[in-house]
Amino acid sequence: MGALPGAPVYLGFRGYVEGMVPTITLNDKTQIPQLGFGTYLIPPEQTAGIVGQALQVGYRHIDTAQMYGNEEGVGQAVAASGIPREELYITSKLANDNHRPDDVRRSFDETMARLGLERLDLFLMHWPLPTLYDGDYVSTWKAITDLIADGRLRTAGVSNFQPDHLDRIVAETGVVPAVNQIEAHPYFANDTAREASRRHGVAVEAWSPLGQGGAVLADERITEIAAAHGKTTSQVILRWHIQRGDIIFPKTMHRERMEENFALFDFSLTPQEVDAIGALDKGERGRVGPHPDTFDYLPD
Ligand SMILES: NC(=O)C1=CN([C@@H]2O[C@H](COP(=O)(O)OP(=O)(O)OC[C@H]3O[C@@H](n4cnc5c(N)ncnc54)[C@H](OP(=O)(O)O)[C@@H]3O)[C@@H](O)[C@H]2O)C=CC1
Ligand SMILES: O=C(O)C(=O)[C@@H](O)[C@H](O)C(=O)CO
Repeated sequence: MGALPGAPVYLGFRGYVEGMVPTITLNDKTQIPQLGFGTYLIPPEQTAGIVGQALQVGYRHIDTAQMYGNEEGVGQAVAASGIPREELYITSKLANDNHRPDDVRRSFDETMARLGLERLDLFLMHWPLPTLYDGDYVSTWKAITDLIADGRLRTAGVSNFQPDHLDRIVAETGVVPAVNQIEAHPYFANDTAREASRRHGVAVEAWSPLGQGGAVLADERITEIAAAHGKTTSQVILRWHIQRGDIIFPKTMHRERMEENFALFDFSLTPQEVDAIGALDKGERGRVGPHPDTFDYLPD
């Protein structure tokens, strides 16, 4: 397997040698690798090849979604890899047009068929869609959590949930999500949603951890910090997320960047450097994605 030069051998997410990908224990006592691989905008026909390379590099946690149209390619890469299933952590997400409880169950079955898996590690409500479905994301949440009872889903979570969305599902169902996958990167720390998640004991997954490869990669302060460590700005940003305790899955189509983004565990930022990167937060101006209170996209 294509281990990084000089990197310790990766043993799979239930067994690491020191220095490799840490795991986070979720509120349902399951474990998730803190670093994974994202697949948004990876074209379906290229997904098996790209995800296959990520698995060769050492990634064991893959983030996909019904709306990405590439679950089948993820499943093909997993099958072709020969990696034991228990060493992999696979996440998918409910599409915005599948919020009705019957559609949750039907589309979950379809996801499992596309992935070719017997069991999914994590399934998320992709967006709360508070302006659609009469604002009823609570029944959707209940239907997702019901999937655990039939043994094919291990962990249920949400994505893009604002504090009031989290408060509501917990109050009305008593079931706390294990994770909340939200936009977060140095220019948009998203501390409001992050702190609400932490208050409920919900682990934070930071999506677009590199700000979708935008201006933050050329930020002057991050460039200085990267030079001090002999690392790239991408590595410094990803390491910042790791030290904040968030779960991340940067996406790339390029093998050399897969390797770069995986080499995060042979250096540490100082507390002052972590704070300096945190100070780059631009608040709402820093968002690169849609606002969860108003996002109402439905796939064709
Ligand atoms: N729940 C949700 O609503 C959302 C979830 N996500 C999830 O989070 C994942 C990550 O977020 P994503 O939006 O993809 O954005 P990222 O922050 O991961 O950035 C990806 C972009 O950065 C570039 N890039 C990656 N690594 C490097 C590097 N080392 N140096 C320079 N450029 C680099 C990539 O280019 P290239 O590919 O050409 O290398 C790509 O353009 C997604 O893939 C998806 O799984 C994302 C958005 C929303
Ligand atoms: O990537 C995702 O997971 C997303 O939900 C978003 O990118 C979203 O689909 C979007 O921004 C569409 O404009």
